[in-house]
Parts: sequence; structure tokens; C-alpha cells
Amino acid sequence: MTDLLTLDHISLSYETEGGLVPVVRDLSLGLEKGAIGCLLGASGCGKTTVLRAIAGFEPLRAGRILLGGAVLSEPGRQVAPEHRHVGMMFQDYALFPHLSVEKNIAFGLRKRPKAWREQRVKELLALTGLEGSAQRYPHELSGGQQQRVALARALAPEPELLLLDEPFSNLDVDTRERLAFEVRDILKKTGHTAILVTHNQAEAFAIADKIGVMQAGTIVQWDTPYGLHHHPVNDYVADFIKREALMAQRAQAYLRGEAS
Ligand SMILES: Nc1ncnc2c1ncn2[C@@H]1O[C@H](COP(=O)(O)OP(=O)(O)OP(=O)(O)O)[C@@H](O)[C@H]1O
Repeated sequence: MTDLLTLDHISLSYETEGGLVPVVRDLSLGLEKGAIGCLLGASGCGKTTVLRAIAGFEPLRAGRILLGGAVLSEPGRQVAPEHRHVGMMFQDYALFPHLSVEKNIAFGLRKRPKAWREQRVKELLALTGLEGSAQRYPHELSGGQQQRVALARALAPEPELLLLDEPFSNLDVDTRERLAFEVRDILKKTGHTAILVTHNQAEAFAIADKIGVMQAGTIVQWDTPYGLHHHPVNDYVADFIKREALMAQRAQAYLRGEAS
């Protein structure tokens, strides 16, 4: 199967007062349509920078980003973020506090016909289990419910690719795990392709089909959760994975339907 998203040897740097600082180095990955990928790594390794580059907010120093075979970014050329068909969901929800759940979800659909918009919002409320909360306001919802609204809003315009930056990190541990499984179920139901960024291994194993273990601006191994566990390419990956192995095994068992 051909990949929907391709990062082809991308490199990124930030301009600082001290000069150009390389942050992402020669990073490549391919993600099939309908798959959920995850960038996993310690703070500062460059995960968010990669996501921002896919969204179109950071220019590339080298390499190319392709979506559905079309080049989105290469040095000196960028498709504008609003023309990429890429949706985003971030850790701080970024919901509009003065709009109801229903209106938050419909926010990106203003240019669509009214009947289509109403039908789409209804579908998304059902998909995210928020039917009873359509008229409520963000401050009246729990953190987990707010994140489900944020997911519904990101999915509403039918993006080709969804980017999730540490979407669960503001939630307590129990909610975070439950929501990770719920989000996976929702994305699988709708067939969306997504890339998630996290430093939390349990979250990565709960949600992802493919995980990229990052170290100092590059991917050390891009593999299935099974592959990372059983065939780590070096000691760094092996140690990194071992640290939360118990949690990861639980998540895998859940996904195989062997645990509740
Ligand atoms: N606008 C910027 N200007 C200069 N340096 C930056 C900028 N944004 C990020 N950096 C640096 O680039 C590196 C990678 O940052 P990035 O946010 O991509 O890491 P991350 O892996 O997502 O970290 P975290 O898990 O803490 O969010 C860090 O060293 C960071 O300090």
C-alpha cells in the first residue's frame, strides 16, 4: 500500500541570536492511509517541530513532505497551512469559551451549506458520545469531554490527516488512558490517518499502529509496537521501551481484546 504521508529526509533549524540551531535531522517516515502514527521521545527531541512542519508552520532546510503524493513542503516552497487539508488538536483544547459544544464543532464549517453542516455536527456529536452536551459550554465539561469536542472540531472539515500534539497531557492518568483508547476507536471507525506526538509511552502504545522513537532530532526506529518491543534496533530503543514495558503490554492486550 502506498503511504498517504511521507516525510522524506527532512531537516529543520531555528534561527536564534546565537545563529542557526539544527533541531530535526534527516528524518524520514511513511504512514499509510487510515494508520495512526506516533512520535515518541523525551522533551526537546523535536517532536512538536516535526508536527509544525507537517502543518505548514515551519520551513524545511532539506527534504520534502508529501501528502497523497503532492509536495506540501520543500526548501523554499510551502503550501499554506489552510490549504493542506490537515486538522490539528492540541493539549490545551483551544475551544472557544463563548460558543456551545455544537458551535465549537461547526466553527470550521462556515463556508459549507447549512444542511450539510447540521448533519456533520450531528454525526460528530454521536461519534464522540457528546449528543447530550450539544448546548453546553466548554467550562461546563470535564477535561476528557473538552478533548472530545476538540477532536470532533478537528475532524469536522474532513481533513486528510489529523495532527495531535500531546492531546492528553492535561488530563489525569486514568482519563488520559481511557481517552487514548477512545480516540483510537473513533479514528479507526472513521478511517482517519493521524500523527500523534507524546513523551508518554503508554499513550503511544495505546493508540498507535506505528511508533517513531526519537532521539536528538531524528527517528531512531519507526516500527510497530510489536517490532519495537521484540526487535529494538539498538540499546537506546531497548532501554526506552523497557522503562514502561508493563503499561505497554497492558495496552496491547486491550487492543487485542484480551483485557478490559
Ligand atoms: N521557536 C523556537 N526557536 C528556537 N528554538 C526552538 C523553538 N521552538 C523549539 N525550539 C527548540 O527546538 C528543540 C525541539 O523543540 P520541540 O518543541 O520540537 O521538542 P519536543 O520534543 O516537542 O519537546 P516537548 O516534549 O517538551 O514539547 C528544543 O531544544 C527547543 O528548545
